[in-house]
Amino acid sequence: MIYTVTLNPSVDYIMHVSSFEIGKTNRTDAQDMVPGGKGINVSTVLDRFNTQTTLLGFVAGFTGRFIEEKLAHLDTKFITTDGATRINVKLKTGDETEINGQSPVLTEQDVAAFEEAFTHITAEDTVVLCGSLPHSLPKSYYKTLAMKVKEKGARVIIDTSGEPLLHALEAKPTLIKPNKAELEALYEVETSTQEEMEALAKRAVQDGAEHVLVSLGGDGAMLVTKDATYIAEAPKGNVINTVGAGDSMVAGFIYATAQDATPEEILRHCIAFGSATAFSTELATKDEVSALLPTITTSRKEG
Ligand SMILES: Nc1ncnc2c1ncn2[C@@H]1O[C@H](COP(=O)(O)OP(=O)(O)OP(=O)(O)O)[C@@H](O)[C@H]1O
Ligand SMILES: O=P(O)(O)OC[C@@]1(O)O[C@H](CO)[C@@H](O)[C@@H]1O
Repeated sequence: MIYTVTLNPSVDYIMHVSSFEIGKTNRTDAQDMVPGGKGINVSTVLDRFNTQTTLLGFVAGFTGRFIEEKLAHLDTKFITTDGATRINVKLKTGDETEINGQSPVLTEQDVAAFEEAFTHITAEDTVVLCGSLPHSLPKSYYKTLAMKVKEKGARVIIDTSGEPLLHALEAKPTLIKPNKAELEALYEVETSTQEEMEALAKRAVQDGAEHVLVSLGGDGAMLVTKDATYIAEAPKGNVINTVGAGDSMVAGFIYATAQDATPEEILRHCIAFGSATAFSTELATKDEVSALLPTITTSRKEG
């Protein structure tokens, strides 16, 4: 079983505004509302590849009900809390600007109800811990959850940033997926070359991650393991909406590893999943990924 955890889900309010001016009344050309949050996006993409997941996390209020309604086709086991799930604004003005809201406050009872699901994890399972932490939880909370998963002998994948990621590395996750800025922030180092970035990714491998997938937006991605570094460029295309591109890569990793793919094949899938999302109005579909896969090549560097 694959579990995705979204502790801080969202309704993503995507607003297309062709002429935007700060300090003025602006009007949209088009808008859309979709369930958001990184774990939810991973599950949505995997569902399109006939890969079943169970979705864990918290929902609240009218926005929480919207998320549950829209995800009725998936196996959601969210805990309902007081307050309202946040609305994250994704402003498309030619540039992409995001304003992400805050989580409702979680009580000890909410957290205990959520953690009950972790007692059912078995060694065959994969647990994907994604996104920001609600403020009411400690920065070490992903590490706490990751340790519970590892105690069961299951795999844990972590896509978060900053202090929560630093703590979580101690649980020796199968995969972390920082983007360039997140990897630099993790070690408080700026990089200006591919070699410097690779060195930081190797440091994350030494610190406990089995695979470090560094996503580089339009420049592609780098996959670093203890044995080698794999690099691939992203395909060129018309970028429409990159929200969830990183989450789609995580879905690509899970999908490819389930087929016992080589690291090169895994990276090709990660890029195809990510770029297919970047090139469409919403998350990647199977057809979009299949069209991109043959266009992606990888290179390998030892050590
Ligand atoms: N401009 C682009 N052109 C082609 N592919 C892109 C572009 N932007 C993103 N991608 C694809 O999506 C992947 C992930 O992108 P990115 O590094 O922006 O992730 P991220 O910062 O985690 O995104 P998010 O948090 O919005 O999910 C890239 O590795 C690439 O495959
Ligand atoms: O605020 P967080 O939890 O870091 O990120 C939340 C979020 O930006 O991530 C997804 C895209 O990756 C969106 O669906 C969602 O709005």
